[in-house]
Amino acid sequence: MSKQICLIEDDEIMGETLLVRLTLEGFSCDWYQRGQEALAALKDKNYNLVISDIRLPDISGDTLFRQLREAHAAIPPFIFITGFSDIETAVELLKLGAQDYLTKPFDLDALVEKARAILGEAEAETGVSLGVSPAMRHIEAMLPKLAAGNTSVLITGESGVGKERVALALHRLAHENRPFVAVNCGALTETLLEAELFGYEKGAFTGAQRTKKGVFEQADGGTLFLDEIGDMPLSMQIKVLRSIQERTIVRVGGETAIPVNFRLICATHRDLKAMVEAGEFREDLYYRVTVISLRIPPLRERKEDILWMAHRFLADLSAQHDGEIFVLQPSTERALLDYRWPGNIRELKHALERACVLTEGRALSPDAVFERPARSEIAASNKLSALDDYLAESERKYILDALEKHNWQIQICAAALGISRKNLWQKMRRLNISRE
Ligand SMILES: Nc1ncnc2c1ncn2[C@@H]1O[C@H](COP(=O)(O)OP(=O)(O)OP(=O)(O)O)[C@@H](O)[C@H]1O
Repeated sequence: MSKQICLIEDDEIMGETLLVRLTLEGFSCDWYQRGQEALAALKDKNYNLVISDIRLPDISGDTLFRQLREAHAAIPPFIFITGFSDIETAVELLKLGAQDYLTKPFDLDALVEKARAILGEAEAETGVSLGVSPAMRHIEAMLPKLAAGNTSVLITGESGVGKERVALALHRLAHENRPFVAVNCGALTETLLEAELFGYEKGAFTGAQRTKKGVFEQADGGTLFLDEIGDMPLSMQIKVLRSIQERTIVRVGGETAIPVNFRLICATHRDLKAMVEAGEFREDLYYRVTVISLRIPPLRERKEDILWMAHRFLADLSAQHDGEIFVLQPSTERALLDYRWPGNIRELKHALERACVLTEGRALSPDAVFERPARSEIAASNKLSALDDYLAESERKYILDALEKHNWQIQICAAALGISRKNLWQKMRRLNISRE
């Protein structure tokens, strides 16, 4: 059954836009324009999430929230929509237990991401949660099909994009209670790698005081994850190929062929095809391991996942910090979206972990998240041509002047500029315009 959302918004255009979008996203949504009506409905119906404006014609969103809290022990999670002047109220509401807030003008995608993150929607579909971007949803949708077979899978992508995470998700779908054994082929010397992969018999070499099973044997019945397979020396590649083909291994110093049975998942950040052409990777092994190939795009190519992921990490971090609820300032959200994330999800996770430890308040500022200001990075990475630069700056200035002139009233300003509200919001976001 779809999740039930209670939407409280008095503005016709905004309410209707949100209703249409949330319904399109598959939520079941009831829209109320007055606080009292919503309060009555909330007492009667079990909603999974409330999205509420703070300013309403009768009782305000915060009064509604406080009344509900006083009357009920358990209330649904709340996301508040606030104008710039209500941010303090929104922060107060977070202290009282509201889940999150968004300041106008906001991006509809951001709201949907927040809603999905809070409702744990992505997990509901496949039991794993890799992201909300079309690319990651596509991968998620493929996993159950891949889990049903026993084909080798190669996962490619830059460092930190979540390759091991995807491997683990596939493993869980296929063999929930069987072993998942991972080995990083790039981290070991050739001799150590051989012992790690195939194990050894007692006395095989100095220091081999007892027989040890290698990862091929340890993964029996489950999944063997060969990470950074592109870094495996050529001499080892032939031994690995033989084991995969024959489904047997011989321990170092041993003679007996031991049968092994596992699903093979490999990962690499390198271009294996180019390595084959350069003679650095065996062609026969290449075809063996790339029966199915999944490319995980870098985070900068799936920006929808940035805030979704950030909110998940913040929820975990909040739980680790005695329930202190961390949120992102609107300017921090923008900075996260603008940054290129060369270290991908790992970098995002570490940046937020550091920010939660070092920050004074609960609303994380851009400076808390980025060690150095993100702006210079953005400028360096997105270097525009001189003409583009000039046009963007002129457009920015023109829109800023119009906003000032119309007292930041989006609807009036959009009408004066001859564009839609949505278009104006998009431009404001692209050109980094906010009232702060
Ligand atoms: N969907 C996700 N949800 C939450 N955390 C994630 C997700 N994907 C990745 N991470 C986290 O990001 C970090 C990097 O993920 P992972 O190790 O899977 O990346 P990788 O591509 O295998 O990296 P490397 O190439 O460096 O081995 C880990 O801390 C992991 O827990």
